[in-house]
Amino acid sequence: MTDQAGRQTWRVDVEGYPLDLPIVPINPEFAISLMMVIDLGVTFGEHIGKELARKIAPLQPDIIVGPATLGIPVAIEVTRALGLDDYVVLQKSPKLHLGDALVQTLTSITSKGEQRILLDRAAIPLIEGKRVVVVDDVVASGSSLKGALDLVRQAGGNVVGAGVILTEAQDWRETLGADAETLVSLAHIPQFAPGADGVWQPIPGT
Ligand SMILES: O=P(O)(O)OC[C@H]1O[C@H](OP(=O)(O)OP(=O)(O)O)[C@H](O)[C@@H]1O
Repeated sequence: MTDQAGRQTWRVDVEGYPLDLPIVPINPEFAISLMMVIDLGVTFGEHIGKELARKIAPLQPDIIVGPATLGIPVAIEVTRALGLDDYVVLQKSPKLHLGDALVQTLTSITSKGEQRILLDRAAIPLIEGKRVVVVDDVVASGSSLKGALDLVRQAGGNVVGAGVILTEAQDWRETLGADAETLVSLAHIPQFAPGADGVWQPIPGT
């Protein structure tokens, strides 16, 4: 199948909500399927919030933490579905008030180069000594989620789990180590290599 831009797509069933994700080349030999959660509307947001909340509720979190950018709508929807109010965003842009923020560095699969994630010191009381679940849209290499988990622990949070809409391939298992055991997700996507006919094919084992 192709989308309106003529890109080959990959169908994934997100707990009963089918999505056709465009396959986007990273280089001529390797491609990923891309889910832009901010382009999928409020019905999808409500759906993933409810479904992740159902899996996260038994962990009895006090607070949900989400890394910018695409982890923000996930954190908001999961917080709403759990009946909580506050949530914490880990920022990526170095805003003026974040001069003395807690910091971790990371490299994600989709964004080029090294990034920093920052926790505003004013948000530490929402995390310190609290049961924390970190959520994001996708985990692939696991670098972003690991950075977020490290930052929460640096702030004194008791990480009781993590949740993503999609797991992508398997690299995140090694990166996250023991935290991979407590990760909940709604669906899985493989990564892609070109077939003989030039059509992208899922890489076996991803
Ligand atoms: O497991 P990883 O290899 O780290 O990849 C997953 C991360 O990549 C994307 O974020 P990105 O860095 O593109 O930033 P964005 O959310 O600001 O788009 C996505 O939102 C995850 O946070």
